[in-house]
Amino acid sequence: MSNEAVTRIHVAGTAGTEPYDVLVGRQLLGELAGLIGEKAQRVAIVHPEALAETGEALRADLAGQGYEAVAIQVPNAEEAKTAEVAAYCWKALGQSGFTRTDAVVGVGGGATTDLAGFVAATWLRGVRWVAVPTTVLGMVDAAVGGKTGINTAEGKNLVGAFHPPAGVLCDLAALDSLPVHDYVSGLAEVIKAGFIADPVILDLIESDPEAARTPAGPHTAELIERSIRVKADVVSSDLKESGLREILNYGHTLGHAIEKNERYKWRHGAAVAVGMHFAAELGRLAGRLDDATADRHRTVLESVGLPLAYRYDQWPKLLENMKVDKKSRGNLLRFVVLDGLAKPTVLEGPDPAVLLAAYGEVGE
Ligand SMILES: NC(=O)c1ccc[n+]([C@@H]2O[C@H](COP(=O)([O-])OP(=O)(O)OC[C@H]3O[C@@H](n4cnc5c(N)ncnc54)[C@H](O)[C@@H]3O)[C@@H](O)[C@H]2O)c1
Ligand SMILES: O=C(O)C(=O)C[C@@H](O)[C@H](O)[C@H](O)COP(=O)(O)O
Ligand SMILES: [Zn+2]
Repeated sequence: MSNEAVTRIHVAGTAGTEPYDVLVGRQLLGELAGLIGEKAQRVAIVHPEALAETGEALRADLAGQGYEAVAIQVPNAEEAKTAEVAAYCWKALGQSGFTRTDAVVGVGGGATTDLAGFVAATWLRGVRWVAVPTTVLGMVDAAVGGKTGINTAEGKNLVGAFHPPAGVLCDLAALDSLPVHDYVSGLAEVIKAGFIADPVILDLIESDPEAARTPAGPHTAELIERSIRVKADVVSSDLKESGLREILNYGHTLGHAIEKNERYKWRHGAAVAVGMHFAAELGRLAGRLDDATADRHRTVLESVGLPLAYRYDQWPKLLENMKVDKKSRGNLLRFVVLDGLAKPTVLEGPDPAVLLAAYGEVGE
């Protein structure tokens, strides 16, 4: 796979939604107008502060093509995923006279595309949107699959909608300006895809972990494309998480609890890394996961600089936070664990003593 080629990964339409493609390559913005569609007269480009220039360049380009284009700047990172910022976007759409044939473009990391998709899902009960992810995490995970939403004080992503995009444009050149901390955070979801479905991803990272931390690494395009294929395959058969899609939540039960505990100041990928370490220990202690695969979580996550540990004294709060996880059913906690490499399964209602023992391996 070459960085120069454009790869097209298909996502099937399920549950009455339209199919779409995820494009990976460079200089893909020529594809944008086609995805916005012929019927749109107005386009809103939702972008974070960090991408003010990109947002304005896109707006000017679309205006030059005859659209009434507005740029909506939102805060960076999780500060954008709030009801207040969604309301600010709705106001901008209303003031621009947005109708059902108009379109939203989300340009940014996963926080921005989650918000932009949610705004598109809720405006007039649903308008077209296109995702232009600019982080590793956005490309391999957040922009694909139609989960859109915002956080509340009570928990992560508690308000949202399934609203697939009309297309996803992953321009690898965008990764060159990404701070290394954010680049590495995205590798947590790449590693997740490796453990739940495609172990070649783990082999590629382990072959040169230092190179995996930069967009200039020799396997960048392949790691991104393989991870997108894992996600595309899953959401193509289970958009609304009635079963299989839960495997994409590997590491997220504890991860989201940590994010809430940190008032969304931690990067999602960092929290998911700790959450996957916990899930591996839980799988091991529950008698599901072999030692070698459980230990591999520590080595591969650590090798790229992702965290493994969180504060031991926070366990009671984390346990409380996990109760509102979307996989919970009534009072039953449910965790994605592995029965072996690339064999994800769900562990329901584990013994509280086993949960605490697993956290004992993670807490510091
Ligand atoms: N919808 C889903 O299926 C799904 C899947 C995984 C994660 N998510 C969500 O994604 C979010 C995390 O996304 P993320 O890791 O991309 O973080 P992010 O969106 O918070 O972006 C990280 C930072 O990088 C900046 N940035 C983005 N692109 C840049 C670029 N090219 N150059 C310089 N700076 C840039 C952003 O403004 C932000 O400050 C979380 O809210 C998580 O819940 C959603
Ligand atoms: O797409 C999914 O499904 C996932 O679980 C992917 C996760 O990486 C992502 O963080 C997602 O937003 C979590 O969903 P949630 O339903 O647990 O909020
Ligand atoms: Zn995630």
